[in-house]
Amino acid sequence: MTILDGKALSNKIKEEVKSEVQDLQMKKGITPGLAVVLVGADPASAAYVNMKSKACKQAGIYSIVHEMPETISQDKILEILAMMNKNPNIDGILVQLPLPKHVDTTAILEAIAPEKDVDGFHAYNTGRMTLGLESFVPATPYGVMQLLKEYDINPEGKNVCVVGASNIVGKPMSTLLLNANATVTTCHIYTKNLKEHTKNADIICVGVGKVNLITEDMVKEGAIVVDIGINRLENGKLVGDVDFENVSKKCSYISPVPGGVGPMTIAMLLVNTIKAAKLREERERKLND
Ligand SMILES: Nc1nc(=O)c2c([nH]1)NC[C@@H]1CN(c3ccc(C(=O)N[C@@H](CCC(=O)O)C(=O)O)cc3)C=[N+]21
Repeated sequence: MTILDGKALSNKIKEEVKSEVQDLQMKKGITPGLAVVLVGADPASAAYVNMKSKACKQAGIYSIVHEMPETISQDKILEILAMMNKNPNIDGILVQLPLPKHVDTTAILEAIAPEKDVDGFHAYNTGRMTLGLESFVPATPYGVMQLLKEYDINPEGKNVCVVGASNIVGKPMSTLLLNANATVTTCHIYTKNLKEHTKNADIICVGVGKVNLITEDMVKEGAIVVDIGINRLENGKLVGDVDFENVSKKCSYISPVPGGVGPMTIAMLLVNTIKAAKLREERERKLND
């Protein structure tokens, strides 16, 4: 059994991003910039946002966090996004999810300029990604694809079971795997017999938020298991959706939590941010020609 070491790969990618940022500064005179919008005071969200800013700083990416109270109106958030869309120092905009209940998440995500949508959550980028066209790809499933690649795991022709069908993880995960020529089964809360599907899979990608959802009896011998779940136990310990101790004995590769997909998410956000900066520079150059 081999551990899919997302921590190690993310460090490698972050180093590459850092040197690319230096290159962009030297050769093109631009500094990539990321704006993060944080609404409310959820400690988990605040912690993620901190990790993102820290990673930006280490890579030489300019970042600002725009914090807003829980009670802020949807219109006010839209107003701030409109300003960020126009701000030439901001290449990427990320609205930390989840948003408070009174806010329409789709309306907010659709208000981000598609060329600054480094989360890849806008319908424009979702559509382009689905068509296999150049687009921003959501950082978590993008990170999973990079992690598989690093270990020479090619999903082509494999039976892949994606468990979870959220707009930010499961759906884009299934799309990327389908585009990589996998035979994809997407399972969700309405799935009748989950085990029937997971047991048949060469690769299982699970991101649901349920402790021990995937147990060893649900996994084929030698399968590859990617754990995208995040669960905080009462004792403060962070675990995924997979019963790691028992499942790891049965599979060929498994990603741990922590140290698996999580760090890859941050690394791919940085990759998307410098991509946005490069695209901006190209657009500006064309205009000046
Ligand atoms: N607009 C938006 N974009 C996101 O990408 C987004 C979001 N909203 N909302 C919340 C989720 C969650 N997310 C994670 C990022 C890093 C780790 C990560 O680095 N985890 C570490 C552990 C960190 C710890 O110890 O808490 C690990 O798994 O090793 C996890 C989860 C990004 N998200």
